Amino acid sequence: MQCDYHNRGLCHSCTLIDQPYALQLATKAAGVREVLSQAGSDTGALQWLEPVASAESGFRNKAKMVVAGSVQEPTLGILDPRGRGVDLRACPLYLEVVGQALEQVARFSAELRLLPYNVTKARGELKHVLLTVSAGSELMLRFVLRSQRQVQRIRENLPTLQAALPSLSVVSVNLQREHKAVLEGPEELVLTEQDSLLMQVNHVPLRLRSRSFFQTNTEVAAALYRRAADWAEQINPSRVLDLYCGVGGFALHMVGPSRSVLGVEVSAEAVRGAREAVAHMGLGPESVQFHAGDATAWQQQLGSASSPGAYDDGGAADLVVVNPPRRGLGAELAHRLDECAAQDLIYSSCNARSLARDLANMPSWRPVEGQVLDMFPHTTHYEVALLLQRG
Ligand SMILES: C[S@@+](CC[C@H](N)C(=O)[O-])C[C@H]1O[C@@H](n2cnc3c(N)ncnc32)[C@H](O)[C@@H]1O
Repeated sequence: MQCDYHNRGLCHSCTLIDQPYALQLATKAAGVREVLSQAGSDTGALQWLEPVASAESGFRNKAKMVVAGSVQEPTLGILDPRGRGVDLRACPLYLEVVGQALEQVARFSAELRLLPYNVTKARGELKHVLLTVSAGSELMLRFVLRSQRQVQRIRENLPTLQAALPSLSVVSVNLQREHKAVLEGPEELVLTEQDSLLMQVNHVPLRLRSRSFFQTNTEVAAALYRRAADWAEQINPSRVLDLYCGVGGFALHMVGPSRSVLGVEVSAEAVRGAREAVAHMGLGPESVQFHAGDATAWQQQLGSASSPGAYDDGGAADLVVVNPPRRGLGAELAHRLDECAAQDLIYSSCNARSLARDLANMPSWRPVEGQVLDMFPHTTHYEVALLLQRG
């Protein structure tokens, strides 16, 4: 991929961009294998499947832009080491529609004279612009503001922006009142009638609300869910427990006849989206359910080999899927998984180091098949999916 911002030294985010893509992919896959084996994981029986490649450009479904510059000419991108804005609205990682939308958002911001937030002076209103695009090119836009002062003006002028961007379905304002380096705050005001974006992935109509997690690369996420669904088909479990389920990507790909699937996720907003997808798919509670809660606190649902009576209908899950944040599962949940009644486990991770730590706390599980999926080309990041069985 050629990137003008990189070539001009304006952006250094894509640290591997100068390597041929095939080499990036092979190096990442080798790196994951090495971390797992160096950490002492029992990888003797592990068969690695071909890594999943991504498109080299136009693959990112979300843009998280820092707003800087002036009222008349806002920059949407990053800050340089001196705190000045670097405009990256034509970044080739994004789908073309994202670049076009950012262009219109910058124009809208200038017309409304929204003052970009200045980190050094702690002055201004507009901090970030967050944009997500669905596979059908529908857009969800979030303005991150310091206060409520400009909300009414944005609301009143929204028709102008919607006229320029007909695919703009969801618009919200997030309030990040504090002067600290975090992307968004806890308050979200939705300005449009529609409050969620339809993210069709394979045959599953996922519903994404403003603050719910969604995998960055829709095409590779589709491959990840297909991989997990293929494993589930081979196992043919009666009960699946999907911990850290987000808006239900894994769970909803595993629904099947004579099977009950339960998803657990801490974000109530994501669970709401998952339940909407269930309704949209015409599925009943006997088939799939979602609960808002902490994954570790839900560990009782796993049952144990000696007393497997903890799942909703009196039996334990026989397949567990986990897809935790970068920090991993932690010792408590890993120990519980080690002792539970399930015979199969799928672990999808974006961090081989925390994965290796968790595996060390689950000595009764043995990885048997694995795949590296390149969610993040040109960077050192990746996703790795493992199928584990009892050792
Ligand atoms: C890597 S994302 C995976 C989401 C989902 N599996 C997917 O494919 O989109 C991790 C998810 O874990 C959720 N999460 C974080 N901490 C949690 C916790 N303690 N208990 C349950 N879910 C949690 C996050 O909100 C996020 O949705």
